[in-house]
Amino acid sequence: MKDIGLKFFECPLEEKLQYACKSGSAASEGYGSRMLVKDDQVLDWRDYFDHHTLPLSRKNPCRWPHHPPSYRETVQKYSEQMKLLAQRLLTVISESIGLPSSYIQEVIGEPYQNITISYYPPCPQPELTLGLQAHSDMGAITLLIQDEVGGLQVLKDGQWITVQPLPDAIVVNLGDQTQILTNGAYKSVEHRAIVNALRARLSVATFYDPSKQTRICPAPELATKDSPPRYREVIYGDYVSAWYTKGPEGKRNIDRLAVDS
Ligand SMILES: O=C(O)CCC(=O)C(=O)O
Ligand SMILES: [Fe+2]
Repeated sequence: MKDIGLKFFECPLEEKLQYACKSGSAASEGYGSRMLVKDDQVLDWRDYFDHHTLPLSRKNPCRWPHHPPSYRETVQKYSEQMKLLAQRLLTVISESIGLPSSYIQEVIGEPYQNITISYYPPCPQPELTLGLQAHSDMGAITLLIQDEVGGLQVLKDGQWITVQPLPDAIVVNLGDQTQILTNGAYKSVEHRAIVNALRARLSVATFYDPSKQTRICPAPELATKDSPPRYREVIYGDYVSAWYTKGPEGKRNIDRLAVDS
């Protein structure tokens, strides 16, 4: 995936623009260069290509790059493997807190999977900007691979910690819906990407999310008298719309659903 991604981003701009995603529409498929659509926001120092891979009704490989020739098949195979891994991890998470093994997967129902390749060009003044602003992923679980350059940081105890790139490692980032479903037993991770002056960086994030109609609330088995629900119920599509309208600003979207907020 990293190889084909790099080959695409190294193409001339005119070629990349043939796959440009629709402007003005959040999370549309294709090549783009900003995460948010509002004009008054600081833009991320990032190019990306977003692929809609699941459910199959959303998948249209004609919209994916044609070069290198192995591009589409690679994305297809990777999508299948990442789906299996995400499901395995959600099973383990459910079991680890006493829920039936398929609990989270059943709530999510038919998964929505997007694969986003991010390319962060070298930045002459890296201290003035970010590759990707601080956020938590809005869905259930994200599986991320990165090249050896490094730049992903996670917020821990108020400090930004760089996730050292390891060859062949997959970084598991839990998303906000997993935090809600587990009533806070698992927390989504606040993260960002920094850039550097010398080297371009590439990462591939595979998001595994509910459909827009899905109702998400803390699992009733976990929200008891002694430990009441900590989050209000939300329809996932409403959560996504709010995220895109207001911006991520760290974890403010999930914080707004907290019962004591
Ligand atoms: O490039 C990275 O390491 C982070 C990407 C990311 O967080 C995202 O696409 O949501
Ligand atoms: Fe992210």
